[in-house]
Amino acid sequence: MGFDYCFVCGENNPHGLHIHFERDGDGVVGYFQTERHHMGWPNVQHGGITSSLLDEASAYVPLNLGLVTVTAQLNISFKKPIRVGERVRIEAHPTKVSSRLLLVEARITGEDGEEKASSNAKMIVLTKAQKEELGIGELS
Ligand SMILES: CCCCC/C=C\C/C=C\C/C=C\C/C=C\CCCC(=O)SCCNC(=O)CCNC(=O)[C@H](O)C(C)(C)COP(=O)(O)OP(=O)(O)OC[C@H]1O[C@@H](n2cnc3c(N)ncnc32)[C@H](O)[C@@H]1OP(=O)(O)O
Repeated sequence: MGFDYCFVCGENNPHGLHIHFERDGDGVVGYFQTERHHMGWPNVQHGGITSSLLDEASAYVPLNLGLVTVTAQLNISFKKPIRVGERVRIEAHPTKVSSRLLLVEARITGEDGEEKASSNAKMIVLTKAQKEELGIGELS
């Protein structure tokens, strides 16, 4: 079981969200359509799913730069409900990049451009030893 089982982006995870992120300059962008099984309150996407979308986009920013990180901190503002059936855009970009730490801003918008949620993440670049401990090899 490898990267293809990631809950958000893994192609082979039958319970996953199957989101594909593309490069967009030094940032990334992806899209997601909420379904009924992603609900918390009736017809509203669960906040944990919203958090996962922001977290994942924040992790793809360093991946885009060839850096493997984990999320150390994620501060989220939930601004508007995301309704079941809605297609949202998730985007993220770095605001600071160093050899050990990246600061990443991410946001989710609806089809009309309305901001649904935003976040600030602290992503820590893993050392070789930390990658080995987590069993993360070369990225394909
Ligand atoms: C678009 C194209 C891209 C191409 C893509 C290619 C391939 C794709 C392939 C695969 C993709 C697959 C999957 C995507 C993967 C993941 C997505 C989700 C990401 C996550 O969801 S990942 C899980 C949740 N995440 C954790 O499971 C972390 C648990 N945790 C730890 O593993 C340690 O805690 C660690 C390593 C974080 C730190 O440990 P450490 O010992 O190395 O750090 P150390 O003490 O040296 O601190 C160094 C500096 O970080 C600051 N710092 C540390 N910890 C902090 C904290 N918690 N809050 C705030 N600041 C913190 C210190 O304050 C200091 O800052 P300063 O230097 O400024 O003082």
